[in-house]
Formats: sequence, structure tokens, C-alpha cells
Amino acid sequence: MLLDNIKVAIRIRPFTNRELEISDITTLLVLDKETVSTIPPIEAGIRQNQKTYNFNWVFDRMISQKEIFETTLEYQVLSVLDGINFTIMSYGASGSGKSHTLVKYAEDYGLLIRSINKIFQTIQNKKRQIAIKFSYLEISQEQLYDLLNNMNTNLDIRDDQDKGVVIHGIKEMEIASTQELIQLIQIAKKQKSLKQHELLIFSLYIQDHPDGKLVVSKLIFADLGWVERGAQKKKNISLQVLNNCISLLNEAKKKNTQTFIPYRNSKLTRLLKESLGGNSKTLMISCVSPAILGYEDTIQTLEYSQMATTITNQTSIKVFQDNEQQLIMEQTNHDLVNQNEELKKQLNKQSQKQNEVIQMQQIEKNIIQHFNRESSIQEDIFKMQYEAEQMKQGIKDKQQLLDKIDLSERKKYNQLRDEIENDQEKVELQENEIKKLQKQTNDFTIQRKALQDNIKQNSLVDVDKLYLTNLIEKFILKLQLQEIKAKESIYQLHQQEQEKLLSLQNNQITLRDRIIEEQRKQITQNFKLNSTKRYTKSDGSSQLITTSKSKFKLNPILPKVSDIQQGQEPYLYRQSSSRQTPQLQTPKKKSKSRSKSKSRDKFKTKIPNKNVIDNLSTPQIHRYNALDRASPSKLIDSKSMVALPLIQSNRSVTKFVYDSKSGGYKFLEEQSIFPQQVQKQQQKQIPIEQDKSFLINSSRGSSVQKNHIKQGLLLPGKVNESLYVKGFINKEIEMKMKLHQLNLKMKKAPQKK
Ligand SMILES: Nc1ncnc2c1ncn2[C@@H]1O[C@H](COP(=O)(O)OP(=O)(O)OP(=O)(O)O)[C@@H](O)[C@H]1O
Repeated sequence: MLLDNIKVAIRIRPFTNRELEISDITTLLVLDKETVSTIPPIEAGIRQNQKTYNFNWVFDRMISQKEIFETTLEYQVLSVLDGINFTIMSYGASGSGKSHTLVKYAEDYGLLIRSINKIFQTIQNKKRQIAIKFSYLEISQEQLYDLLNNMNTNLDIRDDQDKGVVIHGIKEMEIASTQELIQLIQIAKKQKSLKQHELLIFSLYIQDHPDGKLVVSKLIFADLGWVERGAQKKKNISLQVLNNCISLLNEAKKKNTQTFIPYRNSKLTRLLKESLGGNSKTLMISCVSPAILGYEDTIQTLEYSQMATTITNQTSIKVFQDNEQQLIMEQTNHDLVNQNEELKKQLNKQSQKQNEVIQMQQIEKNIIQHFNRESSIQEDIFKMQYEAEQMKQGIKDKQQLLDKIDLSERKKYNQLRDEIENDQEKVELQENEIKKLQKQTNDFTIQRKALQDNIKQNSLVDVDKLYLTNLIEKFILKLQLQEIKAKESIYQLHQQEQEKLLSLQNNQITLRDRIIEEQRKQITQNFKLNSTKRYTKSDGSSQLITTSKSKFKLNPILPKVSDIQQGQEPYLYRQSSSRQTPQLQTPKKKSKSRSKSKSRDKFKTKIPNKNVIDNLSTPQIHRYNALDRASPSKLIDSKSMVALPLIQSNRSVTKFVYDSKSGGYKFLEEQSIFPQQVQKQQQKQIPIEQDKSFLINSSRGSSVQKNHIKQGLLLPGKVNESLYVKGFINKEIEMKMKLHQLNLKMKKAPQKK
């Protein structure tokens, strides 16, 4: 049995940036390698005298981890290979550098990694047969947690006669290298909870001890938590008991008496019982801050650390009996082999899983990035298409406005025309941009395929593959939805435009019907009045025939227009009796076959002769009419009062009048226009393009004026027969068809969704 005092090293850590902001004055003065003196800070107003402490080692701020290890442990720790227990504990306030000094397991390694590495090096060099088992636990709020197996929540400390203090149920893993230890710590740290005290325990099974017997030793690294402030303060019982034990052991030593040491009062002191006055070599690394901020903690650390220097341990080697040794060896070997396998499997599994996760995350990221790009380009295209459509509509509206502007308002006219040109340029630019973007989308199909192939070819598990395939499907669906939505809004835009047009045209149809009705009445009236009068044949007979035919379509004797021979100008011929029905005569010599027909004998074919007077007792509808010549859109203005000459006979003219004051239309029969006047008007040719006005008769009597008619409401030309009217009706049907198709399309769109 060897008597050996606890060794205590003081490590002063460097100032932190935060501490330097307050003050760079140190509270500790290192007098030599073993002595440190406190400098009570005046700023803190603490009335204390300077005090000097002695330790085994005092390490100043700039000392390296390596130096500390080489000074305090490099060879000392190897005593565990001889069967002697060894404990290294870090003690000190929060943030004083305990973990940094003791358990740092990356880069600037702490004492733990350096010690284990030294042990493995030694075992390897001397080819010694030693097995090392590792267990890792945490003490928090007087509870033990197994950090190598988080399922183990029911750990229990027991006292064994032969083995000393034993943690029942704790997992022990065999380690064969420093690297394995680092990996285990890394895994364990992930499940670490609130840190208070951490204990890393190594059991060394020494098979080649010079005694020829199995020797077991323990190496413990204890990273002790400090007294927590606030709510935690009372709960760190373990540290309070530890301080108490140190204090009592120190007193006992000073007084040279036997004192009861309350190790059992806390989990920590129970586990460290052998390290404090028991069978173990112990190194206490006390960490302190040089800053004024931590002065009180520094003093407390130095005080307890100094007390610890007086504690004496008695070290002895624990040797097992032969048969017992054999059993333990076999058991240990068996355990070690199993645990080794398990560890390797775990590590393999973990790295494989990690690879899969990384691969999967990468593919997922690629998919998301790709479809975000697709979506944003598609959105841009639709947005621009919508804007272009809006602009086009705007242009149409402006165009209509332009048509209404009178040429006399040249400035306004030019301004609007420029605006239209500008808008057209903008639309062109927009459409070019759209084309550019659409070019970019060409590659998307190939890229999508590449993403799908990547999933198939990858060594991912089926669940992951399925997830990624579904992800692509989901994005494609989203894009389709986006497309339908965008098209819907463009359809709506078109629909609005068409509805606008349709309602306008409906108004015109109503108007037309009213005109027709009035015209019919007028014709019937005139027919009765003038039935006995004779009329001269009109030129332009084809139109006259068409008109007359329509007006007298109830008369079954009248031939169809198609019956009239080509090249022969048909005209209406009226037989002598004024009461006879009007009949058509065609020239005889050019239609021999027809002349044979009995039914047509009544009609004599005649070479058109301007002198022949048509005695057909129908009202002669004035051939030249502004309605015939002028574009219908020029005939009526919805804003001013306009009279539209509709039907003219020798005696009267009936006009269709829009009265903006009353907001409606009305029919007026006006004063007579004599045939001579009519003739004059007929001869007067007004070019359609230039005709911005036409002659109207004001309802206010004789003031026959040439009024300026602004273009406005569309009105059918020659009421019921002009090509325009026919075209208009066709257009209406066409529009309705379009609207119907559009509606069908719109109904289908949500079904697609
Ligand atoms: N000697 C040193 N050199 C450089 N940095 C250090 C040193 N000591 C401590 N630090 C740094 O100071 C910070 C606190 O150190 P550490 O976590 O080791 O303190 P602690 O005493 O273990 O604190 P706690 O008890 O709260 O866990 C860490 O960022 C650490 O890297």
C-alpha cells in the first residue's frame, strides 16, 4: 500500500473578449511554478488582503494543453497499467475552462484523449495484453444517466466487497484505439442533457501483470459542474457534498484525527470515494479565470483546491484469484469480442445511413431548385402574356376612340395615334420577351427526365425513392394548376371583351328590328297611297329587285332573283292595269327556252331601256341613300341628336332619330323631298372613306343642314338587305358560337384540375 497525496494543479485561463471589455487587470499573480497570489480588485470594492496559495503546479494563461499533460500526467497516468487506480478531476467555476482542459476531444485535445492515447501507445509498444472498457455517465440533479445507452435510466450505485463501488446496469464498451473512444464520445455527446457532472470511466483488465494474475484498475476522468446560480444553486448537491468532504478530509489531516466523511450524501462523492482519501492516485485540475468578474469564484476554487492538497490516498493493486481470474478473463474476452462486433456494426450502419441521408437530401434539394425555377419562369411567362393581352385590349379601345375623333381635332387625334403606336411597340417587346422565356423552358423536359433517372439509379432505399418520385409528381401537378389558373385569367379577359362586344351588337340588333318594323309599316302605307301611280324604271335594277322582292315577298308571282338571266338587266314591269300585281319581265331573245314556258309568258323579256317607264305601283325607294354608301358606323351618334333618313318616297322621308336628351330613339316622318332633289342627291357621290358626315333633315323643320356626325354607335346600313346586315347577323352568330365554345372550355378547365 502506497500513501500518496492528491495532486493539485491550478490552470489560469486566458481573458475572454467579454472580460477584456471590462478590464484587463488580472486578479492572479503567478509567483512561481507552484505558487499563485491573489490581487483583490479595487474596482470591485472587495476588501481582502492579497493571499498566496501553494499547489503542485500553477499554469499561467499562455500554457498549452500539451505542456500541462506532459507535466502532470504523461508518465503518472501509466500507473493504471500496473493496476493502480487513477482519477483526474477538473474543478472550478462555470466557464473557467474545465471541459476545455479535461475532455476536449477535437484538435487541441484535453488531458483525457492525451492520456488514453499515451496508454494505447504504451500497450502497443510493450505488446502488453490489456483490455480497456469504457463507460460514460452523467450526474444531473442526483440522477445517473448512461450516455452510451440512453435507454438505461435506472442506474444504481452498489458497494461490492471485491470490486469496490460498482454502477449496476451501466453499459461498458471495449475500446481498442483513441479513435474509437473519440467516436463513442461524439455519439454520446448527442444525447447529453443538462450538464452537471460528467464521469468517463475506464476499466483496465491487465492480463500480463508480473504477478501472473489478472489485475483490474480504474481510470476516471471527472468533469465537475460548478454551483449553478439561481434556481439551480440548491440542486447541485453533489458539489456541495464534495466540497464538504474535501473540507472534512483536510481538517482531519490537519488535526490528525479520524473523521466521518459523508461520501454517501451524494452520487458524485459515492463514485469518487476511492479518489478522495481512498485507493487511487488523484490529480485535481482547478481552473480559474484571471478576470475581476470571476474573482469570488476564483477565491473559492483556490481555497478548496488548497484543502484538497492535504488529502492523502492509499493506493493498492487489486489482484484476482486464479480461478476467479480465469472466469473474469473468459467473460471479459467474450464481452469484448461481442462489444467489438456490435460497435463496428453500429459505426458501419451509422455511416451508411448518413451517406444515404446526404444523398437523399442532395437529390431533394436539386428537385426543389429545379421546379422552383420552372415555376418562376412559367409564372413570368403567364404574367407577361396577361399584360400583353390587356395592352392589346387597350389598343383596341383606343382605336375605337380614334375612329370617333373628328379630323378637325387633329391634335387630339395625333396624340391618341402616337399612344397607340407606343402601345403596339410595347406589346411587340413583351412578346419578344415571352418568346425568349419560352425558349428557356424547352430544356425543362430533359432536366425533369434527368432528375427521375437520378432517383432510379441511386442506391437509395425504396421508401426514399418513392418519396422523391412523388415529390416530382407533386411539383408537376402544381405547375399544371398554375398553368390552368393563368389560362383562366386570360380566358376571362377575352370573355369580358367578347361580352362587351356582344352587348353592343345586341343593342344594334334591337335597333335594326325596330327600324325594319317601321320601314315595313311605311312601305305598306306608301304602297296603298301610290298604287295607281306609275313609276319610271330604276337603274341598278338588281338591287331594286332584291329590295322589292323582299318588300313584296308575299306576292307568289314574283320570280326569284336567280331566275334572272345573266347579263340581262332585269327591271320591274307593270302592265297597264293599275290594279294588277307587279310583274317581272325579262328580255325575250336571250331567253328562248323560257319564253316557251306558259307560266312565264306574262313576263316579257325586255332590253333595258331608260325610256321605258316601270308602272309597278310600289313606292320607289330612293336608291342613293347615305345608309347605302356610308359605312354604318358613321351614321349615328349616340351623343348627339341625329336623324337617319331611312325611307324616302316622292312625298316624304321617314327618319330614325336618336334623342340623347330623352335617351331613346324615335321615328319621324318629315317633309317631302321632290324627285328632282332626290335625283340630285343620287348623283352626288360621296366617297365612303372621306365621308365623315351626311345630310340629314332636322326634326325642327326647314333647316335642312349638313350636320357633322361623329362616328359612334354601329348601325346596320340599308336596313334589312345590305351585305353589312347579313354579315352582322353572321358575326353575331359567330360570336355566340365563340362564347359558347369559351364557356365549354372554361367548364372543362376545372375538370382538368
Ligand atoms: N486555456 C484556454 N485556452 C483557450 N480557451 C479556453 C481555455 N479555457 C477555456 N477556454 C474557452 O472558454 C470557454 C469556456 O470553457 P469551458 O467550457 O471549458 O468551461 P467550463 O469550466 O467547462 O464551463 P462549464 O462548467 O460551464 O461547462 C470555452 O469556449 C473554451 O474553449
